[in-house]
Amino acid sequence: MKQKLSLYFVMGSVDCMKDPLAVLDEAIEGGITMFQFREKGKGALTGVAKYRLAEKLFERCLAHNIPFIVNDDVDLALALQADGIHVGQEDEAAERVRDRIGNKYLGVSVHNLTEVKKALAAHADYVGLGPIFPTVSKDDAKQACGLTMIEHIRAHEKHVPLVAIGGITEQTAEQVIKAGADGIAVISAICRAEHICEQTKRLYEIVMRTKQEG
Ligand SMILES: Nc1nc(C(F)(F)F)ncc1COP(=O)(O)OP(=O)(O)O
Ligand SMILES: [Mg+2]
Repeated sequence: MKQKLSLYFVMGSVDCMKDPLAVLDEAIEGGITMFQFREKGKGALTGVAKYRLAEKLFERCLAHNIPFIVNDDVDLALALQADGIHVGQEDEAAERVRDRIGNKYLGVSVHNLTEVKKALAAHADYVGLGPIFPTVSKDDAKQACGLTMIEHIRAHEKHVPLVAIGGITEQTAEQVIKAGADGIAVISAICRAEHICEQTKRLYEIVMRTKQEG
């Protein structure tokens, strides 16, 4: 799990400046290790259009053996036979989601140590901690918790697979891993890059080098 969390690309059509399939193809070429389909916000696709895009993105991930995770929508995850689902504190309760999805990956958003312990009690496979820094990708994001929350959680839960999210860039990725995250989750750092493949490669190299340094 920890290896898969290294460079976790989160995306929906709303985040893309061009065809989401082209964006994902370039990000896969650049070395992402996990993908989350997060179709929400102003102008997000719904219904059949959302399903069709998810299907095509999933095909790309399958072809490259990259875990495909669906955000929020458990029904969609089950209908697609996705590799997993990611839910937040306001989504369907993690315990209930675990019952519905069997042994697929279950990710839970957390903002503090209490929520980490609750997620582990619900048999989550990983936690997504954030926003670490202010984010442009989530209009109802909570206050940024900073690197100290990563350090605090890691000090109390040494082994929990933890990916950090929220405003993480090429400039801050190293300190996020050094603080104790097993990986970084990014939306705009990849979606808004001039050259998506090259940007992804740089993020990948920073994360893997910093993880190896221990
Ligand atoms: N989508 C997410 N992915 C992660 C990841 F694990 F990838 F780091 N962490 C946190 C979130 C936030 O999840 P949530 O709080 O439900 O808000 P939203 O549904 O708007 O994303
Ligand atoms: Mg959610």
